[in-house]
Amino acid sequence: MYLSSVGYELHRSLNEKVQYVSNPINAFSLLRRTHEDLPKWHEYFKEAIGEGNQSILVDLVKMVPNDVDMLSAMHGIQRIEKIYDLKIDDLAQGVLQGVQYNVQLTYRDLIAMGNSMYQQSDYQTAAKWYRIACKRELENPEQLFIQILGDPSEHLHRQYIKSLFKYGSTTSEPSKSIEEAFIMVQASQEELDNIMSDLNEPQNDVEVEKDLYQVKRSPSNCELGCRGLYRQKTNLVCRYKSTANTFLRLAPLKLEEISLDPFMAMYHEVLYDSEIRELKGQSMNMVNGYASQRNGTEIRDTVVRYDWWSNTSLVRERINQRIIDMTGFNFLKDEKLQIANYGLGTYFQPHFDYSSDGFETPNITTLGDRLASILFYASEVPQGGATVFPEINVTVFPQKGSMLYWFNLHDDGKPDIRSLHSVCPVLNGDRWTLTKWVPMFPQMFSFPCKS
Ligand SMILES: O=C(O)CCC(=O)C(=O)O
Ligand SMILES: [Fe+2]
Repeated sequence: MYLSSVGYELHRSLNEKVQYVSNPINAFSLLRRTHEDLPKWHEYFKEAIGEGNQSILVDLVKMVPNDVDMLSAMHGIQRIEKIYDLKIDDLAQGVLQGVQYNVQLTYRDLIAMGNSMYQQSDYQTAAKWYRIACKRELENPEQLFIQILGDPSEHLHRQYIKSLFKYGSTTSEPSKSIEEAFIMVQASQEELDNIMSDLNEPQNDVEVEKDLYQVKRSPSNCELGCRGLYRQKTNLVCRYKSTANTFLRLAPLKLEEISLDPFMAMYHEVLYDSEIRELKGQSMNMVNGYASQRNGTEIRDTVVRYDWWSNTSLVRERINQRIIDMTGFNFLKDEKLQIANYGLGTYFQPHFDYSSDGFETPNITTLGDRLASILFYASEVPQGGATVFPEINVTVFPQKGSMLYWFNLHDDGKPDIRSLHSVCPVLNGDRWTLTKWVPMFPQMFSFPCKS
């Protein structure tokens, strides 16, 4: 009954499971349920039927996502809401950029998001989440689960009122509203119910909604890129590339120009499904990559999961050889590649791939800095997940099997700041990539300085 109340079907194939968690609403809801609700169900059953009779649940409870996982998921939802400018009402109903999915966030999911925003002192956004939770409460009081999961209703009402006042105090007279808020949230249950029924009056609710959504932040250039709002470049062509070497003469490749200055291009249909299956098979020990890697003190948002494909394999060597044939770059064909996977709301903040950006220290003493980056898209991403170059207003949406490459350095080896790039959060999908960085020194003779 519980699972059907949250729309969960038990019997799914692996593909269906991946598809299920590719939707951020499902992924978040599942994570929150297992983090917050499952231990409560465990307690309930322990009392009702005794611990010995529920070994499956005991094992499950040991594996529930921890606080950090929960925080990452909340940040993921927060990020997609902000970067894609999604209306929280839509997000709660399962609408992502105009696409309606057959899922919605639950009452308790909405409260968890409100609480998270409140803790971050973003009272405007907190009030938006709480407002929708209050509406949901009126539609579906969830009486059935209150005994087991607790009744958050009073907490929700007090938090909603506090957020509204605290937000109000930032837009109008500061101190008065805050004092009023504190008096109101300490009100008796009866007074609280009166305030709530006032707030829930349709005409008042419309006013509140207008108020909450009236102040908007202007989007950063990167955010515009993520939303696909840069002006299309018009002087670019798609062509078959067949002249550079014997390989290309025999097997011309579809090349799409992405930018002429600096030069960036994308090859299509150059990574095959069988290779993608193999690369996913190599990704059993993925580790978290974090935002703000250089600052150990702040909360480290998980941005990506990655692993190095370092096992020698025929497929890896074939891909390495293909890169050499396609690009003319020089490197050893048995070099490792990086496999990355971006799930719920994960992203990569704007950065440069060259070493002075300091994200990672490539082996620059022997091989030189990262001259170019080669990125294979190993999955379709139905929504979001673009690679954005905000300095040159270029957005590239992933296309499964395609390879994008760009230069990070000028001909003379100096950093080219136009190579600044970021990965937009995945809105809906499971984003896989395979990356190779091209070191500079081995290219000395194939890519000599022009001057
Ligand atoms: O996945 C992408 O689109 C880019 C990844 C990236 O920038 C990196 O790994 O350095
Ligand atoms: Fe990068």
